[in-house]
Amino acid sequence: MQRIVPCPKASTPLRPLHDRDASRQLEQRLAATLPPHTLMRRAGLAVARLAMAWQPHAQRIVVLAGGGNNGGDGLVAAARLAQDWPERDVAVWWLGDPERLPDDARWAWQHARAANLTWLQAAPDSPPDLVIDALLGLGLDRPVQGTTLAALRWLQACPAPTLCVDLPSGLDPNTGHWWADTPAQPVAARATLSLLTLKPGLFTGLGRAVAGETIWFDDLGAQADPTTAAAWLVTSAGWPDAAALRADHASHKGSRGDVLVLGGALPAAHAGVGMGGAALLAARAALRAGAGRVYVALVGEANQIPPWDAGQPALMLRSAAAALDSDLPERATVVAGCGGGPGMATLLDTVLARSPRLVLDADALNALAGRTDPDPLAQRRARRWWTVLTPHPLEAARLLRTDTASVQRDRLAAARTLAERWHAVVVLKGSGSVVAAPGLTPRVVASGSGWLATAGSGDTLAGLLGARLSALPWPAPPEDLLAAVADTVALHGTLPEHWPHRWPPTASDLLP
Ligand SMILES: NC(=O)C1=CN([C@@H]2O[C@H](COP(=O)(O)OP(=O)(O)OC[C@H]3O[C@@H](n4cnc5c(N)ncnc54)[C@H](OP(=O)(O)O)[C@@H]3O)[C@@H](O)[C@H]2O)[C@@H](O)CC1
Ligand SMILES: Nc1ncnc2c1ncn2[C@@H]1O[C@H](COP(=O)(O)OP(=O)(O)O)[C@@H](O)[C@H]1O
Repeated sequence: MQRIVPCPKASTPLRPLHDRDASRQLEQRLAATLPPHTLMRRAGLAVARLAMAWQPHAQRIVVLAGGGNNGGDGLVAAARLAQDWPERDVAVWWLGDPERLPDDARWAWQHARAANLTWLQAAPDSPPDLVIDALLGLGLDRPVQGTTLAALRWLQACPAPTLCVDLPSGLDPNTGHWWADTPAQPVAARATLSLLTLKPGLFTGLGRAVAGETIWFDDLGAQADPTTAAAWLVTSAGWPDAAALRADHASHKGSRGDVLVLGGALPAAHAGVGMGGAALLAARAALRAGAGRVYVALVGEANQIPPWDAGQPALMLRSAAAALDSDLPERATVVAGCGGGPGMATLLDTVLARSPRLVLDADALNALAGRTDPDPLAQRRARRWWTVLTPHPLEAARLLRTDTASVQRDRLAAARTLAERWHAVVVLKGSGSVVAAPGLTPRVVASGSGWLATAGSGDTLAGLLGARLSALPWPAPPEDLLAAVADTVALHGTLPEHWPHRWPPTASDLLP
């Protein structure tokens, strides 16, 4: 059994994520070679052990079990807890129908009936010390209904610590969609033990909100085939390597890569609304991450450009017009859009045509979404130039001509479609950012938390990506570009972890 999140320091950087079909195929293949009920026996044992390791003092334990094999895992765990810890009071609230049980679950039910368990017909009168959630798992693919929904409502509102078996009940294994008409966020502490495979839905969409702070994984002794993975989970970041930069005695600022941040509309250029801070946040992040020289091109007239950034005087400020009148668009990695406002629409063509390394964020994405020509990035693809798009769900919806709910409903599919549509590496931001590139298996980033839900944290990410691309050897195979982008998103997700105060960080706290 391994902890997946919070990610241990020496963790495997990439893990395969298998969806419902791939998990079921693996289960069937194994079941054909193992003695009957082996996987369920192992699953129940793993759940019982983790339950007692996590809540060793729990006296009253309630196992909420559904009528499928997820419930079967719960019943085996209940019997095991009663056997190994006979002084505990283990009760089962089972919603199954003896006439309609799958084979494994029938065996588990019979096994549990022979154990020293209390059988409940309804929710317990008072909250127990621990709940084991084995109501719904891999089988859920439609809205939860009937008595199962009533039980799920109780579970979501129950103040007892809860260990979820395989998946939190109500969560879609493939997408992280929440299938129930009840709040997704539980009121109590939670942990989830994923069995046999790790599922993508645990890490994106509502997965992290529902699964609890800790996600564990037990492969039940099986090795899932990585070629059938729906995505790869990125659990740690390997960049920047500050020690390697220090040891690079032969380097100079010109060898470290240049970044040009193009954005930050000044109030006079944008109807009195200033967004210069967005460009400065991106530029500061790029500089902090090791870019040799960072230029900031603000959207406004030359006489409106501030002479310097007092917080980071090493940044070189100029107007967008001055920057475009130089060789910076060709020479530097261009990060376009951060706070750029509607003015980005007129600047977009220039960077698309001139900048081989390009990150498009915020207003540059809105400008792209507003284009009516069929394929504005086709030429870039033909030249094998790098384009990275970093939409949040609303920007992604604009690029896909759909709505935010549809994007969030299946984030992996949305990111894959965007990557194919725009011939670009796409970072679909939000909880469980998805990084996709045409023809490659996408990556889901495990780092990140609600502390990133603050204005400007996306600008910081755009700047980090600029620095990363400027440090990447050119040309690079598409796999390397995808890996570098995902690694940078993973790094961004870890930034709040270093924040020591009791109040949450602001975007400028992340990279001062
Ligand atoms: N494959 C693996 O990796 C391994 C799988 N294992 C375990 O098996 C689990 C998968 O078991 P599964 O296939 O039996 O599905 P499961 O989640 O119990 O759901 C079916 C039950 O839920 C019910 N139900 C469904 N939807 C509903 C709704 N909307 N609203 C209400 N009810 C609904 C459905 O009712 P029915 O549709 O029959 O009326 C049926 O009773 C998996 O998560 C893991 O724990 C491990 O033991 C070994 C490795
Ligand atoms: N709840 C969350 N969990 C994980 N990451 C988050 C969460 N909320 C925001 N983020 C991350 O913070 C960043 C926000 O980006 P964005 O919405 O573009 O902000 P802004 O435009 O203000 O800079 C993205 O990288 C996103 O993935």
